[in-house]
Amino acid sequence: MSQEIWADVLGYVRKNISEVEYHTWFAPVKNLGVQDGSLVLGVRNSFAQEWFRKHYLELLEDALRSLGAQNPQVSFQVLPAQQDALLSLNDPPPPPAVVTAGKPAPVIHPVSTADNRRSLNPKYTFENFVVGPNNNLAHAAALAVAESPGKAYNPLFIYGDVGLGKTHLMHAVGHYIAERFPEKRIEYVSTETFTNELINSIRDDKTTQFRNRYRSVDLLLVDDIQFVAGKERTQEEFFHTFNALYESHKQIILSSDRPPKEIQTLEGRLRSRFEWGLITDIQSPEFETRVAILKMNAEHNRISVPQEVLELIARQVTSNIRELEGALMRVVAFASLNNVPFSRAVAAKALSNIFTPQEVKVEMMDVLRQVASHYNMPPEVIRGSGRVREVVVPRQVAQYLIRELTDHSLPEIGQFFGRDHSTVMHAINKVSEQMGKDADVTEAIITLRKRMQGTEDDELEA
Ligand SMILES: Nc1ncnc2c1ncn2[C@@H]1O[C@H](COP(=O)(O)OP(=O)(O)OP(=O)(O)O)[C@@H](O)[C@H]1O
Repeated sequence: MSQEIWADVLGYVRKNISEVEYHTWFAPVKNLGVQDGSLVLGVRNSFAQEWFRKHYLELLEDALRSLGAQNPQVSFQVLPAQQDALLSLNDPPPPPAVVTAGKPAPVIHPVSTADNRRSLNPKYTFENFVVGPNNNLAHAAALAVAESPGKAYNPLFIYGDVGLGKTHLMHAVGHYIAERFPEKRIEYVSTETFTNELINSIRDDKTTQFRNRYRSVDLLLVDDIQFVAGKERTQEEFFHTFNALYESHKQIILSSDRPPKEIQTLEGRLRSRFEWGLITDIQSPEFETRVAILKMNAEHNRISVPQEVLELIARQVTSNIRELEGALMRVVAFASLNNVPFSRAVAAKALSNIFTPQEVKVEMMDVLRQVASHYNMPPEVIRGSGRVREVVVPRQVAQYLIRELTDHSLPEIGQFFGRDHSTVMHAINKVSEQMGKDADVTEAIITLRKRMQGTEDDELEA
């Protein structure tokens, strides 16, 4: 994960200094990780060390601050000569990085050794794809295509909003086919690249090479096909590429942010071809799927993050998986740069620049669980029909807090407890009356409210 922190720091630095300075000073730096909250950077010699201390320390601290470090610390170590030599031979400067907002700049992914998957991201495999109700149809279709390319559905058209896994699924098919049929030619291209290459080939009088290249592949993956809209020459060229591949039973997979019929100014003959195979969509993931994706991500990066922290993040970011992963990265960076353990409070703090505390979403079941653990009794008992005081008080407290911390209406809360809304209203009035008078109830409400708003830990307040 410290690689990601470093990538973000470099992204920040690069925006604030000239390209020449960046390449002279920052490209050769080796990230040695985060130790005791300090980012340790390996530099070539003591001159560079001095130079960094004098000229770039503040900039680096600002970069860390932008990632949430409250007391940013950077230290430098002179690399042993051999490591330095190895570094310059083997380690190209890390890719320009990617800070939080919006769609990140394209990251240069490590090149796979297998020749036929040069353009595939090694992370985007079926094993790394979490299947949920939002994407199970697209996943099943992609798997069917991977198993019988050119036969199952051709073309496969996957559409959905930004950052929901369309590219990931396309690449997964590519990896699967590459593994089983190493001789097959696989080409992944964004519509933008396809268009640019076409323009260049026309300019350089190399259209024949361009055509041969795209018409001789076994699997063609084209991302963001909605961008062909309005580009007549690209549509024309793509039409012929499509026909050539289709007729020779080569598989085509297309992704788009909308279904073919909603792509404006798309020629009818292309639209109908896009509809020949199977059109499938990916929706925003549900809460459970989001938590599972975060869990897989944390495991992938070999970091252990408590379930409740994953749940808090999953509640904050609901629609875009790229942002979901970015939020996890932010929490991890924040915890390691401030040298504190992962907790709900730390996570809420790390995300507070992006989400104001009021936006911390709490669900009915969370409140019930927290109340149950406070009173040391099972949640089902609180929701059950028992009428003894030991159960009635926690039930009223839970109903009061749900009303305060969630957007649910009285009838919805009533339904959750198997009661009607007037019972809930009575519970809320009762607790309101007891606030400030009954010490136990007051203490319970204050403690639980703090815990659920993510402010119970004051380890970062000092
Ligand atoms: N179901 C999933 N399981 C695990 N990771 C996922 C899943 N869906 C998406 N991701 C991850 O989310 C990130 C964004 O996915 P991807 O780039 O495939 O989205 P996209 O739909 O192609 O977005 P865009 O429209 O911006 O191109 C990637 O890092 C990807 O690995």
